Amino acid sequence: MAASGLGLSTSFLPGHDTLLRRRRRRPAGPAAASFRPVTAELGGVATELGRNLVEAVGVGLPCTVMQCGDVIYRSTLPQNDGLTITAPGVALALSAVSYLWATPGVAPGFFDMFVLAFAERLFRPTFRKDDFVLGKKLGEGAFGVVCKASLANPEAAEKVKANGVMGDVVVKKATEYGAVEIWMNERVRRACASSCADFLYGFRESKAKGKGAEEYWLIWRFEGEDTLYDLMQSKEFPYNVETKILGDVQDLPKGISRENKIIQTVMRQLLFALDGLHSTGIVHRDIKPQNVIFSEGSRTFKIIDLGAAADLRVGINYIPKEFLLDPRYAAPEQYIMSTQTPSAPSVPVATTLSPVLWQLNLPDRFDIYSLGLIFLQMAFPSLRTDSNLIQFNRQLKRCDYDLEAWRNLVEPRANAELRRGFDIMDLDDGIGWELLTSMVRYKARQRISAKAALAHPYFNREGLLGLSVMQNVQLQLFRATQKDYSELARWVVGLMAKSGTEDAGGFTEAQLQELREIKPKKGSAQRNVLASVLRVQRKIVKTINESMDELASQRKSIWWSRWIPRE
Ligand SMILES: Nc1ncnc2c1ncn2[C@@H]1O[C@H](COP(=O)(O)OP(=O)(O)OP(=O)(O)O)[C@@H](O)[C@H]1O
Repeated sequence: MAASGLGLSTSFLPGHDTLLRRRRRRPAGPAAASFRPVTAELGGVATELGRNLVEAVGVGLPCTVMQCGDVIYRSTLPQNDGLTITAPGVALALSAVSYLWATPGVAPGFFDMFVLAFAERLFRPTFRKDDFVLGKKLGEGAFGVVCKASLANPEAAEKVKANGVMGDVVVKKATEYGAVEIWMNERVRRACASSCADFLYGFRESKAKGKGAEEYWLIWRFEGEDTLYDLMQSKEFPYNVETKILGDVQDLPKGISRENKIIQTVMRQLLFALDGLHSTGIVHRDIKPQNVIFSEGSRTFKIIDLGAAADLRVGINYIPKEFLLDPRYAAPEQYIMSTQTPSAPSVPVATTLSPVLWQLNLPDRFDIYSLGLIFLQMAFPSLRTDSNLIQFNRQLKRCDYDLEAWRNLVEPRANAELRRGFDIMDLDDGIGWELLTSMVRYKARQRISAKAALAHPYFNREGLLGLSVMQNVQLQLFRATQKDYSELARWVVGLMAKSGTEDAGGFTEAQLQELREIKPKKGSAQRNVLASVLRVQRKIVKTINESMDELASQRKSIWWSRWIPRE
């Protein structure tokens, strides 16, 4: 047989004989038809033997089928190591990584949620109601009651000790809002434990059916007796804080310089705590002296009461509840997110879009405004009472939230207390006043972030005079970044608009609106570019808002509360 004649020449290929035998048995069909052109090429060798030979060649002659030349040629080329690095590839990978790590942090968020949270569950000790003996009531709000508690048995004491906590604890029995607070506290414990009071455990109380609403129990270390509010109510403030923070009294005469140093330390600690929260995508939304506790153990101020907080990574508690906001300390925008993104998107969408939404709205600046008011209260004793703070808020509103304008209004007729406040702020060439005014501003976008505030020269020991050339450059850069670039964008668009029609002296606002609607027109390139830019901008905002609304309108369960353990 012809094929057997080829057996020798093709047998160097592994498995080739087997293939050949299979080919020989193959019935004529569509596949066989595909060999016919090859048959024709052989120039009329149409005998059975010839066809068999050609069929065998189709299968068997390796260089015809496999293009050995190619193989040999390629084998002479340098070996490919598998991964080819190109400039666009690197740029793309870098942008993806930066997006995933940008605040509030999609990638670390996933890791936290799906790895750390579960791992923690496996190793942390759990508690039950019976482990605690409730004692003195520390506070009571619309959402629950807070008590100091001791441990009921040695086992419970051991478990608490395993968490590094000795002595008493604080127990909060909360309504359904407790679920949010447990979530936030657990997130904080994993991401920035030192920002808030040490959280030990949270669980849902198991209740017999029909015995009222479910209750959540939250357990913290008892950090200390005093909140910043309690300390500020004393006539001794800020000296009563000095001993607490530093352990001993500074060797300095009493006066504004010394007071400024103490206030600086408190501000640094609070900004540090806020920066921790914001870096992990959490906005507190209820920053006030009552929610700042002094931790005797670490000698620092820590934040408490995360019941109104929002987790922007996954959209938890994203819908702002007005009644949760304390009007005395709330920023003028009231809502941390713009009203254009009114409610929480689904988790995957919230997670994917969170860096974009964060940059669009800068929700962290809500807390910065509240902290700015605390800064003001620490420097100006007369603003420490509720009634005076409310009056200040009214005055500031009348001044369009411009602190400079407020100063011009009250300074000429300032009493000694108010004057002293301005003197503290004016130390070191007014660097404190500059930081304060960059925190208390009407527009969230113009307010400084916690991280930038920590790098502000106010916290430099020598003040402005002690700044090196580089630090001065940094300060100028900082001041430049404080500008409102939305104004700049508007100015650029305005300029484009104005240059649109030279003879008519630019477009009017009505014409601009028209431009947003119109279709491109022949022969007016500049006008069409402007129209396209405006249309694309409008389309992006519209698409984001629509997708948000659509997703938000679907019923959202508090899916994550399933992870909160039952008692
Ligand atoms: N970890 C803690 N250590 C010591 N005291 C604490 C701790 N947590 C809370 N407290 C005290 O309990 C009080 C109430 O706590 P918290 O603000 O969390 O409760 P709340 O029900 O939200 O109260 P409110 O509605 O008044 O804000 C605080 O003012 C503080 O005095």
